[in-house]
Amino acid sequence: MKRQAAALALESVRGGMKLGLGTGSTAKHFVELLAERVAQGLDVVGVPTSEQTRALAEKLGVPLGTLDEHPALDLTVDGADEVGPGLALVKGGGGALLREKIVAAASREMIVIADASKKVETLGAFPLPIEVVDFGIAAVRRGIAAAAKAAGCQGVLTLRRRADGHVFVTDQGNLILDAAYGEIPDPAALAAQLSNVPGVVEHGLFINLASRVILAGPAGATTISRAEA
Ligand SMILES: O=C[C@H](O)[C@H](O)[C@H](O)COP(=O)(O)O
Repeated sequence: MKRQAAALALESVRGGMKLGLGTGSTAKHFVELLAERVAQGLDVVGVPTSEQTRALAEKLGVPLGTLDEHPALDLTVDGADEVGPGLALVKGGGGALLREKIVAAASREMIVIADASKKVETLGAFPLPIEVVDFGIAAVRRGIAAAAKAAGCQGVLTLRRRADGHVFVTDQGNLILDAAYGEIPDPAALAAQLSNVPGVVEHGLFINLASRVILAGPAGATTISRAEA
Protein backbone atom coordinates (compact mmCIF):
# COMPACT_ATOMS: atom_id res chain seq x y z
CA MET A 1 0.00 0.00 0.00
CA LYS A 2 2.86 2.35 0.81
CA ARG A 3 4.42 1.59 -2.56
CA GLN A 4 1.12 2.23 -4.31
CA ALA A 5 0.88 5.67 -2.70
CA ALA A 6 4.50 6.36 -3.67
CA ALA A 7 3.85 5.34 -7.27
CA LEU A 8 0.90 7.74 -7.49
CA ALA A 9 3.01 10.59 -6.11
CA LEU A 10 5.64 9.85 -8.74
CA GLU A 11 3.06 10.74 -11.40
CA SER A 12 3.37 14.39 -10.27
CA VAL A 13 7.11 14.45 -10.93
CA ARG A 14 8.31 16.14 -14.12
CA GLY A 15 11.75 16.47 -15.66
CA GLY A 16 13.75 19.42 -14.35
CA MET A 17 12.06 19.42 -10.95
CA LYS A 18 13.86 20.09 -7.69
CA LEU A 19 12.43 17.57 -5.23
CA GLY A 20 12.38 17.32 -1.46
CA LEU A 21 12.90 13.68 -0.53
CA GLY A 22 11.13 12.62 2.67
CA THR A 23 12.17 10.17 5.35
CA GLY A 24 10.67 6.90 6.60
CA SER A 25 9.44 3.59 5.26
CA THR A 26 6.87 5.15 2.89
CA ALA A 27 9.21 7.83 1.54
CA LYS A 28 11.76 5.05 0.95
CA HIS A 29 9.41 3.52 -1.62
CA PHE A 30 9.20 6.89 -3.38
CA VAL A 31 13.00 7.23 -3.54
CA GLU A 32 13.30 3.71 -4.92
CA LEU A 33 10.69 4.32 -7.62
CA LEU A 34 12.21 7.71 -8.42
CA ALA A 35 15.61 6.06 -8.84
CA GLU A 36 14.11 3.69 -11.41
CA ARG A 37 12.85 6.67 -13.41
CA VAL A 38 16.21 8.44 -13.08
CA ALA A 39 17.90 5.33 -14.46
CA GLN A 40 15.56 5.65 -17.47
CA GLY A 41 16.66 9.26 -18.02
CA LEU A 42 14.43 11.44 -15.83
CA ASP A 43 16.33 14.61 -14.97
CA VAL A 44 15.63 15.74 -11.38
CA VAL A 45 17.59 16.91 -8.34
CA GLY A 46 16.67 15.64 -4.88
CA VAL A 47 17.19 17.38 -1.56
CA PRO A 48 17.10 14.74 1.19
CA THR A 49 15.43 15.39 4.57
CA SER A 50 17.76 13.07 6.52
CA GLU A 51 21.12 11.36 6.37
CA GLN A 52 19.20 8.09 6.01
CA THR A 53 17.45 9.29 2.86
CA ARG A 54 20.67 10.84 1.57
CA ALA A 55 22.44 7.49 1.87
CA LEU A 56 19.63 5.63 0.12
CA ALA A 57 19.30 8.15 -2.72
CA GLU A 58 23.08 8.25 -3.23
CA LYS A 59 23.24 4.46 -3.35
CA LEU A 60 20.45 4.33 -5.92
CA GLY A 61 21.95 7.05 -8.11
CA VAL A 62 19.44 9.88 -7.57
CA PRO A 63 21.23 13.21 -8.23
CA LEU A 64 21.31 15.22 -5.01
CA GLY A 65 21.74 18.85 -4.08
CA THR A 66 21.40 20.94 -0.96
CA LEU A 67 18.76 23.40 0.11
CA ASP A 68 21.44 26.09 -0.05
CA GLU A 69 21.93 25.33 -3.74
CA HIS A 70 18.16 25.00 -4.37
CA PRO A 71 16.30 27.11 -1.80
CA ALA A 72 13.01 26.94 -3.74
CA LEU A 73 11.86 23.39 -4.41
CA ASP A 74 9.06 22.33 -6.75
CA LEU A 75 7.71 19.40 -4.79
CA THR A 76 8.37 17.44 -1.60
CA VAL A 77 7.07 13.90 -1.17
CA ASP A 78 7.10 12.60 2.39
CA GLY A 79 5.28 10.26 4.76
CA ALA A 80 3.41 11.08 7.97
CA ASP A 81 2.57 9.46 11.29
CA GLU A 82 -0.94 10.92 11.39
CA VAL A 83 -3.08 12.87 8.94
CA GLY A 84 -5.85 14.91 10.53
CA PRO A 85 -8.54 17.40 9.49
CA GLY A 86 -7.31 20.12 7.13
CA LEU A 87 -4.36 17.85 6.29
CA ALA A 88 -2.67 18.81 9.56
CA LEU A 89 0.03 16.22 10.18
CA VAL A 90 2.00 14.64 12.96
CA LYS A 91 5.50 13.80 11.72
CA GLY A 92 8.82 12.86 13.24
CA GLY A 93 8.34 9.23 14.19
CA GLY A 94 11.69 8.63 12.53
CA GLY A 95 13.23 11.73 14.11
CA ALA A 96 13.59 13.74 10.90
CA LEU A 97 10.93 16.37 11.57
CA LEU A 98 13.22 19.42 11.64
CA ARG A 99 14.81 18.95 8.24
CA GLU A 100 11.49 17.65 6.91
CA LYS A 101 9.69 20.82 7.93
CA ILE A 102 12.38 23.12 6.53
CA VAL A 103 12.34 21.26 3.22
CA ALA A 104 8.51 21.14 3.06
CA ALA A 105 8.28 24.86 3.80
CA ALA A 106 10.74 25.54 0.96
CA SER A 107 8.58 23.58 -1.49
CA ARG A 108 5.83 24.92 -3.71
CA GLU A 109 3.91 21.71 -3.06
CA MET A 110 4.05 18.91 -0.48
CA ILE A 111 2.50 15.54 -1.25
CA VAL A 112 2.11 13.20 1.71
CA ILE A 113 2.03 9.48 1.03
CA ALA A 114 0.70 7.07 3.61
CA ASP A 115 -1.29 3.93 4.15
CA ALA A 116 -4.91 4.59 4.99
CA SER A 117 -4.43 3.73 8.69
CA LYS A 118 -2.67 7.09 9.17
CA LYS A 119 -5.88 9.08 8.63
CA VAL A 120 -7.45 10.14 11.95
CA GLU A 121 -10.35 12.31 13.11
CA THR A 122 -8.24 13.88 15.87
CA LEU A 123 -4.45 14.08 15.98
CA GLY A 124 -2.58 12.92 19.07
CA ALA A 125 -2.87 9.15 19.47
CA PHE A 126 0.63 9.02 17.98
CA PRO A 127 2.96 10.73 20.50
CA LEU A 128 3.98 14.13 19.18
CA PRO A 129 7.76 14.36 18.57
CA ILE A 130 9.27 17.61 19.87
CA GLU A 131 12.90 18.35 18.99
CA VAL A 132 14.75 20.13 21.80
CA VAL A 133 18.29 21.34 22.44
CA ASP A 134 20.60 19.37 24.68
CA PHE A 135 20.62 22.00 27.44
CA GLY A 136 18.42 22.59 30.46
CA ILE A 137 16.07 19.83 29.47
CA ALA A 138 14.21 19.83 32.81
CA ALA A 139 13.33 23.50 32.32
CA VAL A 140 12.42 22.91 28.67
CA ARG A 141 10.10 20.10 29.76
CA ARG A 142 8.35 22.48 32.17
CA GLY A 143 8.00 25.04 29.40
CA ILE A 144 6.52 22.45 27.07
CA ALA A 145 4.06 21.26 29.73
CA ALA A 146 2.84 24.83 30.37
CA ALA A 147 2.55 25.57 26.64
CA ALA A 148 0.64 22.35 26.02
CA LYS A 149 -1.74 23.02 28.90
CA ALA A 150 -2.55 26.42 27.39
CA ALA A 151 -3.57 24.57 24.21
CA GLY A 152 -5.69 22.03 26.09
CA CYS A 153 -3.13 19.18 26.06
CA GLN A 154 -1.63 17.19 28.89
CA GLY A 155 0.57 14.11 28.75
CA VAL A 156 3.85 12.45 29.58
CA LEU A 157 7.01 13.60 27.80
CA THR A 158 9.42 10.74 27.12
CA LEU A 159 13.01 11.30 26.07
CA ARG A 160 13.47 9.22 22.93
CA ARG A 161 16.03 6.44 23.04
CA ARG A 162 17.43 4.16 20.38
CA ALA A 163 16.81 0.44 20.48
CA ASP A 164 20.23 -0.03 22.14
CA GLY A 165 19.20 2.27 25.03
CA HIS A 166 21.36 5.24 24.04
CA VAL A 167 19.66 8.62 23.77
CA PHE A 168 18.41 9.29 20.23
CA VAL A 169 20.23 12.23 18.64
CA THR A 170 18.79 13.86 15.52
CA ASP A 171 20.72 14.67 12.36
CA GLN A 172 21.00 18.21 13.72
CA GLY A 173 22.47 17.00 17.03
CA ASN A 174 19.33 17.61 19.10
CA LEU A 175 17.13 15.39 21.31
CA ILE A 176 13.51 14.36 20.93
CA LEU A 177 10.78 14.38 23.56
CA ASP A 178 7.74 12.32 22.56
CA ALA A 179 4.59 13.91 23.97
CA ALA A 180 1.76 11.46 24.70
CA TYR A 181 -1.20 13.84 24.58
CA GLY A 182 -3.71 11.27 23.39
CA GLU A 183 -5.77 13.98 21.71
CA ILE A 184 -4.77 17.36 20.32
CA PRO A 185 -8.02 19.36 20.19
CA ASP A 186 -6.50 22.41 18.46
CA PRO A 187 -3.31 21.52 16.54
CA ALA A 188 -2.71 25.09 15.34
CA ALA A 189 -2.94 26.45 18.90
CA LEU A 190 -0.54 23.77 20.19
CA ALA A 191 1.86 24.42 17.33
CA ALA A 192 1.93 28.13 18.12
CA GLN A 193 2.39 27.51 21.84
CA LEU A 194 5.23 25.02 21.38
CA SER A 195 7.05 27.29 18.95
CA ASN A 196 7.29 29.88 21.73
CA VAL A 197 9.06 27.63 24.24
CA PRO A 198 12.78 28.43 24.54
CA GLY A 199 14.74 25.25 23.87
CA VAL A 200 12.16 23.80 21.50
CA VAL A 201 13.85 23.69 18.11
CA GLU A 202 10.82 22.34 16.22
CA HIS A 203 7.80 20.13 16.72
CA GLY A 204 6.15 17.49 14.58
CA LEU A 205 2.90 19.35 13.89
CA PHE A 206 2.82 20.28 10.20
CA ILE A 207 0.02 22.79 9.70
CA ASN A 208 -0.88 24.11 6.23
CA LEU A 209 2.12 22.44 4.64
CA ALA A 210 0.64 19.39 2.91
CA SER A 211 -1.17 20.31 -0.28
CA ARG A 212 -2.27 16.75 -1.07
CA VAL A 213 -2.36 13.43 0.76
CA ILE A 214 -2.37 10.12 -1.07
CA LEU A 215 -3.79 7.40 1.16
CA ALA A 216 -3.52 3.83 -0.02
CA GLY A 217 -5.70 1.10 1.46
CA PRO A 218 -6.75 -2.45 0.56
CA ALA A 219 -9.49 -1.05 -1.70
CA GLY A 220 -7.17 1.31 -3.59
CA ALA A 221 -5.82 4.82 -3.21
CA THR A 222 -7.56 8.12 -2.43
CA THR A 223 -6.12 11.56 -2.96
CA ILE A 224 -7.29 14.37 -0.69
CA SER A 225 -6.33 17.96 -1.40
CA ARG A 226 -6.22 20.53 1.37
CA ALA A 227 -9.13 22.47 -0.06
CA GLU A 228 -11.43 19.47 0.35
CA ALA A 229 -10.00 18.11 3.63
O1 LIG B 1 10.74 11.39 10.99
C1 LIG B 1 10.12 10.66 10.23
C2 LIG B 1 9.09 11.11 9.32
O2 LIG B 1 8.30 12.17 9.78
C3 LIG B 1 8.26 10.04 8.64
O3 LIG B 1 7.76 10.62 7.48
C4 LIG B 1 7.10 9.54 9.45
O4 LIG B 1 7.59 9.06 10.69
C5 LIG B 1 6.34 8.42 8.71
O5 LIG B 1 7.16 7.31 8.54
P1 LIG B 1 6.64 5.96 7.89
O6 LIG B 1 6.37 6.23 6.46
O7 LIG B 1 7.77 5.00 8.10
O8 LIG B 1 5.41 5.55 8.65
